[in-house]
Amino acid sequence: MTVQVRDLTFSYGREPVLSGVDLTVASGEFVALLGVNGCGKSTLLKLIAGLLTPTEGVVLLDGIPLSGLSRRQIARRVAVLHQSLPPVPGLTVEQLVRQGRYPARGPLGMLWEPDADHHTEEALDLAGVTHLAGRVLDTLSGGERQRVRLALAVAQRAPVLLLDEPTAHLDIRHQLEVLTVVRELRAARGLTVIAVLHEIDHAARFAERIVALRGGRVHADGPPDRVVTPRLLAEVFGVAGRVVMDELHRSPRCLPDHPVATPVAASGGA
Ligand SMILES: Nc1ncnc2c1ncn2[C@@H]1O[C@H](COP(=O)(O)OP(=O)(O)OP(=O)(O)O)[C@@H](O)[C@H]1O
Repeated sequence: MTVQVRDLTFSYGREPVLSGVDLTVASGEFVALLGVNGCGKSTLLKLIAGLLTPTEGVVLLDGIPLSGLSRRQIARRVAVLHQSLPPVPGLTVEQLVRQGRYPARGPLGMLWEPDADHHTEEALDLAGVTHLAGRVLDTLSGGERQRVRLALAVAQRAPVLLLDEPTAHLDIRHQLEVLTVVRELRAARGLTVIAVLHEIDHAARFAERIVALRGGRVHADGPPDRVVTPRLLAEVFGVAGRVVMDELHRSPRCLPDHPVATPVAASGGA
């Protein structure tokens, strides 16, 4: 499913967080969104998921504006891995992940779904949390909760997968596992993936395209070996550093050195 963002502007208050953002992500593409804290990455994902309404501009899924789709229709098309889990006391991992199937069921979620067990088990397995199925959410570690968030998003089986910092709280092994699962899912199911990542090396290795935001706009957009440069480190992150090629994975790797300037977090000073 193709995601198109056209001339998108959004403000929470007076100052726009995003202004005039244009972005087209083709069906089956894996795009990493980069940028400094507070530059609007999560906001952009929320706008694509229809959780926020643009001040100006439009988001289209396969050419259909989000405004023409119901909440359930959007949820069948777009799954989101959020930065947090819903605070429902006493809820177990399995109960939560089963809820990921909600958009696939009938009106009010009342209709029986024959494959619900299979899809729930598959999502738990893919995210590596089958052993946590009976655990209550509040008792999980940060990394365990993170993988449950992935299971919840995967269970939805939507053609567009939006991931907001999917590797936060994870040790290095689990970071690689999660990104590998996402890459494999994308290949197996033809998913369109947009992931906010802070680890530039991971973005360069796992995504086929990098979009860097700065000042509320798209500052750089292209394949990792073209976008990840010392100039990007300086202009987007305010860091002096080198970039070398990892020949094994054929992807650029950053060697950040020191801060050089304060990068621009929101619009108005780009
Ligand atoms: N609900 C809200 N109300 C008001 N301002 C908000 C709200 N949510 C986010 N903001 C502000 O909008 C800006 C963009 O926030 P956003 O969460 O999209 O940034 P981000 O790039 O995802 O940041 P991070 O890398 O720190 O997660 C920030 O300045 C933030 O403080």
